[in-house]
Amino acid sequence: MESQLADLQDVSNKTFDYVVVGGGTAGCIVASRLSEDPNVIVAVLEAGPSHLEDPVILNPHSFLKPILNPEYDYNYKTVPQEGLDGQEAMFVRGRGLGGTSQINWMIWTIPQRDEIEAIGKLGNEGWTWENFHKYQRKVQRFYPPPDDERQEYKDLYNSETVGHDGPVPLIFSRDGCGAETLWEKTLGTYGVKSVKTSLDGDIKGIYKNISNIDPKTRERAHAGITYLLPALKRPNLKVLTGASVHKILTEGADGTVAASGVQFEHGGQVCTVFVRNEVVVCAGVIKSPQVLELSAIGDRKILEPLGIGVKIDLPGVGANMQEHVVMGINRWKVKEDLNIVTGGMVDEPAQAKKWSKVLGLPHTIQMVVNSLSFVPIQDASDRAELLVRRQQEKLARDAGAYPPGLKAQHELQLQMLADPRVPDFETQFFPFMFNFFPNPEPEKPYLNMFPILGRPFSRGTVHITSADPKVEPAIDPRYFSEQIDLDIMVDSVKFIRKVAQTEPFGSIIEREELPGPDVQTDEQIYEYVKKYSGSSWHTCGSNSMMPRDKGGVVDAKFKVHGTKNIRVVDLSILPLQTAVHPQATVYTLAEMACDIIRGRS
Ligand SMILES: Cc1cc2nc3c(=O)[nH]c(=O)nc-3n(C[C@H](O)[C@H](O)[C@H](O)COP(=O)(O)OP(=O)(O)OC[C@H]3O[C@@H](n4cnc5c(N)ncnc54)[C@H](O)[C@@H]3O)c2cc1C
Repeated sequence: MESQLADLQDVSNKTFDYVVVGGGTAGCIVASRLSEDPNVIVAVLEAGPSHLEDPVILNPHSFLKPILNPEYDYNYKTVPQEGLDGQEAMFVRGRGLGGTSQINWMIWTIPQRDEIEAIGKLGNEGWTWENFHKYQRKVQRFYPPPDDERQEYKDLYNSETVGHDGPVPLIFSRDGCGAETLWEKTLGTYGVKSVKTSLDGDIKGIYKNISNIDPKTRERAHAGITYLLPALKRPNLKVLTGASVHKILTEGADGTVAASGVQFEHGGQVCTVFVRNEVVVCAGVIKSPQVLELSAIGDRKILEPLGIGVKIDLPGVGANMQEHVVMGINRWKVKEDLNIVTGGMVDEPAQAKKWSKVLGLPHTIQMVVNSLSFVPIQDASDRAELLVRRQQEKLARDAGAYPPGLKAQHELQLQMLADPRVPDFETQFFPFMFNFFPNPEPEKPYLNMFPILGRPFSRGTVHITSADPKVEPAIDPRYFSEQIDLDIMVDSVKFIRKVAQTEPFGSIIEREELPGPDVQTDEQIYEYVKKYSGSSWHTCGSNSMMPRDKGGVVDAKFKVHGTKNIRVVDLSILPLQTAVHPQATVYTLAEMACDIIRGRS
């Protein structure tokens, strides 16, 4: 595989029809689809290494290993967050062919149909549920569970509506720790029932996770493997790793700015590649705004003080950033001798083998995330109406001070918040520990539940602080800068706590470890949430797709406003956060973009 990658001389000073900046999740899809046409030549510049044959990446069960390891993770930090008591949050991002899909947790979730329609209502033609679903199906190669398990799963997918021929294999994550069914039954008593077809756009409820794992090899099927690898042998595709893009070289003025090439660094050498048709920026939510800003496309107020002469004054670049805040952590010590087997108990291969035997499993026990639920606040909080009303009043009062476009976004978010069909937060069931939280007693059973805020009202920024491309941009998500985000998180923690004390789940709990007995009053829970929250790394919006007068950066055809041939295709274009995990959305939007670029849409 490595031998199929390009050398510097294959790319430097050469001219390509398309230059793709970043070989991450979206970049691999763009490279693969554009190079299907043998009449065009495509170059990909990826800053990281390849990792295409790396077992740490390919083994789904080593999915926590790349985190904080600089070989795989950029390991950024946010600026100190007032909403988190002044703490900096860790900010994980993958590097390599496949980008963050190389190191993510392989959860495959599709947004609520209302969320996709809301993106259309912001002025983006093509963002209808039907169109989105059509492209999502193009990505999917859904494998029904094996015959002996099909009865258990028969109501959880619809063979007619899932895709069967796409590049990404999808399977149910079948192994559980033994406690998920109890959690599911208990949540059901609060109105959160099993979701029948989680890939069909109605996500309220609890469901067994679907993962992008190849059932034949049992390996992670990330974008580098599923899209890029089969295309690598094409003579019209050149993929250069270790190539960090500095900026796009442009000609012309606002309205007619045209890319003529891309400047990048490789092995300490600054080089240029030229482009005939288009530059497609796929460097992700942090680096795509950086590449635009270094190319003199961005907010005049940010660029001029750094000595960058502005080509397109586009204040939306690096603004409107939205993040799923995650609260780590609700944690319980589970009663022993119930055959509930959690991550810490099977960390050692010998232990994993032992437990597989005890439980009569045909394979070694595996611990991945396999139970998700998406919950509307109406099911979880007795002050849901009050929260909606307060936010409506705030919007009516302060709207004049909002940046362009934000009022329209908040109105759409409020409609969804008030709708009991549309979930507002997630509870993620973790049958294992993280190495960045203290593990109190090794080899004992612990369960964790993470609440994740679905559609934050807070908005953050990511901007360069220097004209030097080696200086990392300042990431400021401004967590909890809108009080309602904190209120929803607090209510979700209280909800999870209440469910955990309810039968039948309650009977397996020995004690609550976190937040713990000292955190009881509302005031204490608010403080706890601020201390223990952080990023779930689902960040979007920093190059939002919206009309220019609404503060948008790209139009509905993914083209940067004011340019003739520069597009952004990655999660940074999503103008409104959706409540689900975003990788499936990235695959979908990249497929949509490729058809537009190829004139097929
Ligand atoms: C730890 C973790 C777990 C996650 N788990 C899930 C999950 O289970 N399910 C889910 O749906 N989502 C998950 N996500 C989120 C999801 O994986 C990402 O949102 C998605 O992969 C982002 O895709 P992207 O194409 O926008 O960016 P990326 O995949 O990050 O791609 C950006 C690429 O650009 C490259 N690049 C950056 N700057 C430059 C430059 N200057 N020059 C050249 N190349 C550059 C990078 O190296 C990278 O390869 C997770 C994220 C993290 C961090």
